[in-house]
Amino acid sequence: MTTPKADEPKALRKADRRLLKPLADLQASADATVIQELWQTILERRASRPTASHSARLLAKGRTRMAQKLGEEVVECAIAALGLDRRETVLESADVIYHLVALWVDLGIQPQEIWNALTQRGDLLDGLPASVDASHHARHS
Ligand SMILES: N=c1c2ncn([C@@H]3O[C@H](COP(=O)(O)OP(=O)(O)OP(=O)(O)O)[C@@H](O)[C@H]3O)c2ncn1[C@@H]1O[C@H](COP(=O)(O)O)[C@@H](O)[C@H]1O
Repeated sequence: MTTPKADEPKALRKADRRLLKPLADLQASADATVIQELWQTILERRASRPTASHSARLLAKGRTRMAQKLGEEVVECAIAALGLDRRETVLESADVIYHLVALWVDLGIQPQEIWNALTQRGDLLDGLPASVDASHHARHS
């Protein structure tokens, strides 16, 4: 991962601008609505258990198998990323998110709890001196 230059900690770096550019062409919303709706759909599938539902079958396998599946998808995503396969990384990322959201449903976790955790983390970092901020990023990158 490239380290942001010291004089532009918050500015959009060139690589990030390149990443964001294709978003203008996408149909899906660029906010968390798609994840919220996925969570809601999986929750409904758990209750109604349609035979054709992948989610209903996944949840029926139990938490251990679900956690295992999430781990497998994460590894597949990492392998795609290391192979610089951009398209495969996108597809595997979607699989990771799907299996992660299914696990939230199983554990009774609402997406809002994750958004809160992420927001609080950001607020925390905003309040830290730049040197502490940089060491945090170094530890987590
Ligand atoms: N977003 C997803 C989604 N992402 C991934 N997957 C499934 O997860 C699978 C990826 O894992 P695998 O290939 O290992 O699947 P598998 O062959 O079932 O593997 P095993 O569990 O048998 O090991 C894909 O083949 C998909 O079937 C998904 N299945 C459903 N959704 C969405 O979930 C919602 C509810 O779908 P249903 O529950 O199918 O009605 C809908 O909005 C769907 O679009």
